[in-house]
Formats: sequence, C-alpha cells, structure tokens
Amino acid sequence: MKLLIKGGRVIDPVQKIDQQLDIRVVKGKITEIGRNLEAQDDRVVDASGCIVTPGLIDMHVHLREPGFEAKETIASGTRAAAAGGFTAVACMPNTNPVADNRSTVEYIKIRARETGVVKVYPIGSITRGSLGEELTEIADLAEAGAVALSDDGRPVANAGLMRRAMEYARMFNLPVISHCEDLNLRGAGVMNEGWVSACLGLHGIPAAAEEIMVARDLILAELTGARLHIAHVSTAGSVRLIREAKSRGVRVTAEATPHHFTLTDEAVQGYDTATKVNPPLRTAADVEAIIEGLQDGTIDVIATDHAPHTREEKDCEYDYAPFGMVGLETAVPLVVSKLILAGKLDWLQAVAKLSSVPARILGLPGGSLKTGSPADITIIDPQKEKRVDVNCFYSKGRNSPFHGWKLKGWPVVTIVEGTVVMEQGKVIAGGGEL
Ligand SMILES: NC(=O)N[C@@H](CC(=O)O)C(=O)O
Ligand SMILES: [Zn+2]
Ligand SMILES: [Zn+2]
Repeated sequence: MKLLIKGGRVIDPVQKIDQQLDIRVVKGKITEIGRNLEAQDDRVVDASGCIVTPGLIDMHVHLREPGFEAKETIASGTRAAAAGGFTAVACMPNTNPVADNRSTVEYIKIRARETGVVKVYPIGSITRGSLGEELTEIADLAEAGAVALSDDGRPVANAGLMRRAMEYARMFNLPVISHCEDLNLRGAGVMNEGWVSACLGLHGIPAAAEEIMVARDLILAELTGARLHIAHVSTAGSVRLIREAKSRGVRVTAEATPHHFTLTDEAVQGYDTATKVNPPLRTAADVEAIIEGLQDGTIDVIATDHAPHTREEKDCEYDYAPFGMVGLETAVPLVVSKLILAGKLDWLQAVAKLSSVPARILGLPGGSLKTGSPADITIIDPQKEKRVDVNCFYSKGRNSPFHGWKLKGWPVVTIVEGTVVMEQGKVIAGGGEL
C-alpha cells in the first residue's frame, strides 16, 4: 500500500518543519518528504488546507479492559482514539485485575493487537493492586513492555514507598507518573473548594490536596534522581512548584488536560455529573496558570485522561457519581479552538505536546515525520466546524461536559503504519468486537 499525502501544511516539531510539503508512505513507513512529489501508483490523500502532523499520542487514557468492559474496551477505546486523531495511547493500569504483573500487561498488548486500531502502550502499577502497600515487580513489568509506572486513580500515600518506587524505576529508566492527591485533604470533596462549591452546597477539594503531593514528589524526584511525570495538573500552585523544580534541574515533566485548560468550577453549576472529575475543575486563575505553564514549557504534554463511565454510574446525585470524563474525541478541537486559534500556542508547540514530547517521555518510536519512521500521521482541518455530539462517539462513555459545544479544528484523517484508520470522522478499521 502506497500513500501520497499532498498539499498539507506539515508540522514536525522534531525536525522543526512548518511548511507546505508532500509525504510519501510505502509499506507502512515514511519514505519521502518534499515539495511537489509525483504521484506514481500511490493512493493520493488531498491535505490541502489541512495540517499534517506526526500521529498524535495520548499518554493518559483509561481503556478499562480487562474488568470494566461496560465502561470501555480496548476495541471501543482505540476506535475513539482513532476518531480523535490519535495513533497511539498509553493506558492506565487501574483495570480489574490491576496491571500490576507481567501477565496482565501482556494480556493488554495481545488484546490490543487483536482488537485495537491504534497502538496501545500499557502502563504498569507502582504498587500491587494500586493499594499503596507493596511495590510491584518493576523489573518484570519493564520486561513485559510497561512504558511507565503509575497508581493513577490513587496516590501513593506512603512517601517511603514512593521513594523506593522511584529508585527502582530509575534503574529501568521508567518514568513514574504521579496522581497527586492527599486523600485526607480531599475528604468527602466532589468539586473544587471555593465560592462555587459553597453556593452549590457541595463538599470541596482544596488546591492544597494536589499541591502538597506535587511538592512531595518533586522533593523525592530530586532525592532519587528518578524521572517524575505529574499527571493532570490542575492548579496554579502546582504549575508554580513544577516551574521552580525544573529551574533547578529536577527531572520532572507534566501534563494538562483539555478540560483543565478550558473549564472552570462554574461548569458544575447545573450539577451535571459529566463535570465531576479528579482533579476537579478549578478557578479562572488556575486555568490561566495552566495556559501560562503550557506556553512557557512548564507543562510539557497535553493528555486527555480519557475516563469513561457507564450511563448508569453517572446518572445519579453529584455526590455519588464516579470521577472522570471522556476526552479522546474532543481533545483536538479543544486544543485548536481554545489554544491555537485563541493565540495561546502556535502549531509547533501544540503538536509537540501531543506527539514528540509524550513519545520522548515514554520512549516510544513515534512523534516525528522523519523518513524511515513508521507512518503514523494525523491530518487536521483547522477550519472544520462541528458540534460535539456524545451520541456519535466511538467511545462507550458519554460522560463529556462538552456535549453540544460548537468547536473548530477537527481531525479528518488518522493513519497508523500507513493504513488509513479514520477518514472524515469515520473509523474504517475492521475486525474485533466492541
Ligand atoms: N480522572 C478521573 O476522574 N478518573 C480516573 C482516575 C484518574 O485519572 O485519577 C478514572 O479512572 O476514572
Ligand atoms: Zn489520576
Ligand atoms: Zn487518569
């Protein structure tokens, strides 16, 4: 299969390319990139008016398989990823069983090969069952192909254990992805603690619940020399702490989600349980600080924290709903509309945070359009305008607070190893039960 992607504006942060170029793909690899390439017997993909980027990589998703297949499966979650313009995802280990051992990690990889339409990189847990008591067999997880370690969904409350985890992770050069949350400070909280929570009569989660753990983990990263990655940064204080640690050379990277740079706690006002997420939606000042962090490089990555739940689970009082919202199918238009078209980030910055930087952090092959690299490519139409409709999602999750929003800048083609898996919003990969 040969492809010729013609006439697009090619953005490759690794090669510092931002210009109109054509890309030739042969046998799953990029073989040529240049001006006015001649079509031979290739299938021509017209990318005029569009942005052509390295295949986008989402380093924080919950695919829910094994164990929570009613929320999502590897088949449905990777179709959502393809629809959203992602060619690879790293999946969190809070499945059932938890991905805390070699066989579960291998199972996820096999299921991904059998039923997935994009690349899936499993993340192994830090502690057995993510219970925060005993370290996993980190060497075994690394050998099985885990690309990082995380107890996401829960903090590692014991600082001594987190220190040991970082020491082992360092030996295998694996990043430790930290879900920063002090559960005692969270208490019964269900949303950001502040004026809005007081008005709504809901228990609040203070910014300090996150910041205390960010500070602790930065100190432990400094102590151990391990690579630390802070998941879903939501507060101005966290951004400030990470910026300061980076300035001193601590090996830390950080991510922010589209919902945390787009929404504030005022979105909770209708008690829509789709707005219930951990960490919670914060204030306008926090949103501003997140965007500043994205601009100055304090926040390296944009990741969705795609966290699907069933309708039954979310269809209840705000207090009882599980935390989490889906994100794979709205991330690109939110980045384009809220950051790029809003003049906050340029294309090179945004694309780096969605491809080359997560690839570098996790040690993945993708993230660039260099000749010889696997042909994982995303094409985005920056002018395409569409209303978000959760009923059209490929994800089983319908828990999006963006339902009904009109957004600009949608992915129109997703290519994995030279195969077109999504075109004009339709996932066209075969096989695999949903
Ligand atoms: N983000 C969430 O609100 N929920 C995540 C867990 C997590 O990312 O901490 C989930 O697994 O549902
Ligand atoms: Zn988390
Ligand atoms: Zn998560």
